[in-house]
Amino acid sequence: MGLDLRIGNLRVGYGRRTIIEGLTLEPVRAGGITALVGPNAAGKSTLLRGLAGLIPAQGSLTLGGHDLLKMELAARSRLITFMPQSLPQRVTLTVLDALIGAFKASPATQGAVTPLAEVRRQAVAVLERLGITDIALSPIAELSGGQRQMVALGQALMLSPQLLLLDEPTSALDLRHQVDVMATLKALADEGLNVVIVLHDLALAARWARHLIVLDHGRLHSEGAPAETITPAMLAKVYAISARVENCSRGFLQIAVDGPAPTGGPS
Ligand SMILES: Nc1ncnc2c1ncn2[C@@H]1O[C@H](COP(=O)(O)OP(=O)(O)OP(=O)(O)O)[C@@H](O)[C@H]1O
Repeated sequence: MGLDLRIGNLRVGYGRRTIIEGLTLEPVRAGGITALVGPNAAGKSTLLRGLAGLIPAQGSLTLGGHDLLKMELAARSRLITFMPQSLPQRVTLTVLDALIGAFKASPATQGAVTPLAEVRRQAVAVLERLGITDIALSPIAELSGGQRQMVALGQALMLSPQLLLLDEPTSALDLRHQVDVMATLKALADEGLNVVIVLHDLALAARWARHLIVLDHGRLHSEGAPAETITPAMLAKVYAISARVENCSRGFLQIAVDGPAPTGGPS
């Protein structure tokens, strides 16, 4: 069920500037949410762009045994969908048309003839899954930031990928919509989708992800289950904060930040 992603000795960068260097991970398994975390400028978005094929990568990169680095962009786009941080522009398209447009414009669907009625049916199903049918006919220009983020997620879901890469999909959402989106992604993962999400909210990552990858300065700091990776030592080293990590009564991790980590100068 689902395709596992394997990353070995991966380098991703911009021209000669290397951002991700020598990254080797445990197999990123389908069927659960993997959260990619780390401080600002750690290289999280760069890694997702490299995985999606939007910028060059070198090393070893396979999805379900397919060598992604040897694949044409169109073939790779049929397997992988990337939702960037940037939200849909303030265009005059309605939400429904924006979802249909995302399907038609993708390299993944070029050359295929899918009847418009079928694409429309799919778009309505995605809107229902995300609980946003009420804004189906609203112009995107009139939506709030959070609503536009839901539309961006809907556009990504239109392409039915094997690997879904999401760059901070909950950053503009209120608490209820965060839960709804994470629950929807968890349900998709349970159906066999491989879901990799960049998240800044470590409590959200701990609650919903099966596996965490902690990046620091373009390198792997640690990976594993949330309870193994979110520790005071990791928070001090990677985020430079002093924090306590506790279990709430429901068994979920809670992070209480006390302040900046002591700099540890000479005593
Ligand atoms: N288009 C680009 N060209 C050159 N360097 C870039 C480009 N985009 C990002 N970088 C650099 O790559 C490094 C990692 O940036 P990236 O956006 O991947 O980090 P991030 O972990 O996603 O950060 P954030 O949490 O702030 O979104 C940064 O030093 C940044 O300046």
